[in-house]
Amino acid sequence: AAGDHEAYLRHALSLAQKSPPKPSNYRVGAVLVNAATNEVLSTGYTLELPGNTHAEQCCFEKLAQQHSLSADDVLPDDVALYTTMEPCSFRLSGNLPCVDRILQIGAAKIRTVYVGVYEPEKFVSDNSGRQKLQDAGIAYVHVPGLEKEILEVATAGHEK
Ligand SMILES: Nc1nc(=O)c(N)c(NC[C@H](O)[C@H](O)[C@H](O)COP(=O)(O)O)[nH]1
Ligand SMILES: [Zn+2]
Repeated sequence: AAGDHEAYLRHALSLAQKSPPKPSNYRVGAVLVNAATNEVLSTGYTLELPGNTHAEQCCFEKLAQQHSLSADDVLPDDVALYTTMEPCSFRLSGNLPCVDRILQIGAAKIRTVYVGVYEPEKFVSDNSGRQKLQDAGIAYVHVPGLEKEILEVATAGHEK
């Protein structure tokens, strides 16, 4: 139900607030949910794991670490990814974008991606993630209402 979507995004936003502010990225939170049971499978926030890690990336890596398997071996077949900011399609650092990580896991597992905001133009001006995910058969849903709060948290490390 729509109310649940906002609740999961608010959970993700509370995770984003744990991220150490940096001028070169956004503070993002993400939650992986078993859409059939509403069970939270994994959570993540930007820089949670060592290295220059993204929130979505941390969700997957934590899951894989817990089971010493790859995320796609562990996930059930009806997963929803909630992320406060849409998954990146390109990273200025050159690291693997999260859209590609989602595509590696595949549409048979991750059925829907729910995003709180689209990526602002600051670092990457034309995030192509939505198109790539939809082309792969993954539903992409913008959940409105939290934009202001999400962007305030996301850009806390940026010069004012
Ligand atoms: N969805 C999302 N989750 C994150 O956890 C995060 N930090 C970003 N940020 C997107 C932005 O485009 C990249 O942070 C910059 O392109 C710099 O790239 P790096 O992060 O240094 O690889 N986007
Ligand atoms: Zn990313």
